[in-house]
Amino acid sequence: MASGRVDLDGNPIKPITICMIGAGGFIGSHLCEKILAETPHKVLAVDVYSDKIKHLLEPSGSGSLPWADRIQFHRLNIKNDPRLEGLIKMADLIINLAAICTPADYNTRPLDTIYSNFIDALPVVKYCSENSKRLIHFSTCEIYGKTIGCFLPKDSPLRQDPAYFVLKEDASPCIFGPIEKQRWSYACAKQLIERLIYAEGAENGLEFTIVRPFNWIGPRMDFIPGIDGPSEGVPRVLACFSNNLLRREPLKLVDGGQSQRTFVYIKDAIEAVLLMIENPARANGHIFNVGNPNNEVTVRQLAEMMTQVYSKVSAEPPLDTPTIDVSSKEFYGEGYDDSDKRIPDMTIINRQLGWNPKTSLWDLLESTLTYQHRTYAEAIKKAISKPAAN
Ligand SMILES: NC(=O)c1ccc[n+]([C@@H]2O[C@H](COP(=O)([O-])OP(=O)(O)OC[C@H]3O[C@@H](n4cnc5c(N)ncnc54)[C@H](O)[C@@H]3O)[C@@H](O)[C@H]2O)c1
Ligand SMILES: O=c1ccn([C@@H]2O[C@H](COP(=O)(O)OP(=O)(O)O[C@H]3OC[C@@H](O)[C@H](O)[C@H]3O)[C@@H](O)[C@H]2O)c(=O)[nH]1
Repeated sequence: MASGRVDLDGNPIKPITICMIGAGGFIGSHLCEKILAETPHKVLAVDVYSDKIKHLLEPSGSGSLPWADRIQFHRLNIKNDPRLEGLIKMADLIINLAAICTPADYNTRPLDTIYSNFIDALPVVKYCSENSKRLIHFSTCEIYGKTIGCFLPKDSPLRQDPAYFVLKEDASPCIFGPIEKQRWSYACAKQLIERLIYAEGAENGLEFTIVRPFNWIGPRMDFIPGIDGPSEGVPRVLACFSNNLLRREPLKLVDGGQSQRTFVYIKDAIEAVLLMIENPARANGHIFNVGNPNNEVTVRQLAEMMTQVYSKVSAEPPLDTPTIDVSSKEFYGEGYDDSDKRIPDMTIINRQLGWNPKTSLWDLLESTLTYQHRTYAEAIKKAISKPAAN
């Protein structure tokens, strides 16, 4: 497994220690799994939660896990814990995933959103710069905001021209709505931390890579309200729609479900991150879009496809009315706004790392919804039957 591994230029890969902040989240859990199963690297996993990586920390039966000596979990909040700097000093590479990153929070908890995505990330950047540590920082495709094309007249033929909607790391502008549309608090905070990291690179020689994920989805994403998260919580769309399907409720389409997204399978995206980890000479100083331009759908089409796939994996027929429309004000509250369309340009990641996504939207939904059904269907049935029994 570990021996004989080489990078993209044929050089042997040396084992390193990675301090992964936010390791207990959706992306972190998949990245930990991949690193432990397929590489010789060590992980200092930092998070306030560990539920999603419990299977990597504790053996389910007797005996120990094969990677037991290569992962340590440090339960800490990077907001206010003096241990952070020491952990960064112990590592060769720091990966920062920690963030508030669910749209329902951006307009309702803008202060927490800005603090989490900018202020709390500052010491991480500072300690990396001061200690000459390499940093891979997770930003977002939301940095791009809206497309130029969406400001053209509805019937303009230029709307079909990729120059008006394909998002390029080194050329596209960042277009956010007005301040009262607090949705953009997240994108704006992420933009400023990107600029700070870039400036640390330019002025102080920080070795950095910035990742802009375009809607990575798969098992363990967010939570199912009332089962492993708050009943009133609003997760990202995959978990919202999964929750509706599991409870046999119509899927809620915000403002008609006209926004478009490209979805990439988490396992494909993690391959890209591993290439960045193990090919520093090719990844340093770059900002990478990581998405799947071939998996574009409107949110309405996503709802229809998830309904079909879920019916297949659960063997339950779809509802007669599988979707309902809801206004964004009703669903998210005041200050919500939306990205209209998100197609990643793949030139830079292709050129630097030769990475391409593989999994179709149908296939990734099939494996993800199989997981959702297996993980939650029984718990939902129990939760639904409880009030009736009381
Ligand atoms: N999933 C996506 O498609 C996507 C898209 C764009 C950007 N991103 C970015 O990728 C990163 C990871 O996203 P994710 O989907 O895994 O989200 P997630 O919410 O599942 O994971 C984030 C993790 O960070 C931890 N965390 C937050 N604040 C912390 C703090 N102060 N101290 C310690 N731990 C803290 C959380 O507990 C959580 O486990 C985020 O920066 C997010 O903005 C993700
Ligand atoms: O139940 C729902 C949930 C969501 N939606 C819509 O589905 C679309 C996607 O919503 P998501 O919750 O997945 O979040 P978005 O794609 O808007 O933003 C995400 O993008 C990248 C990351 O930085 C973050 O994880 C998040 O900001 C939006 O248009 C939203 O309005 C619904 O129509 N119904």
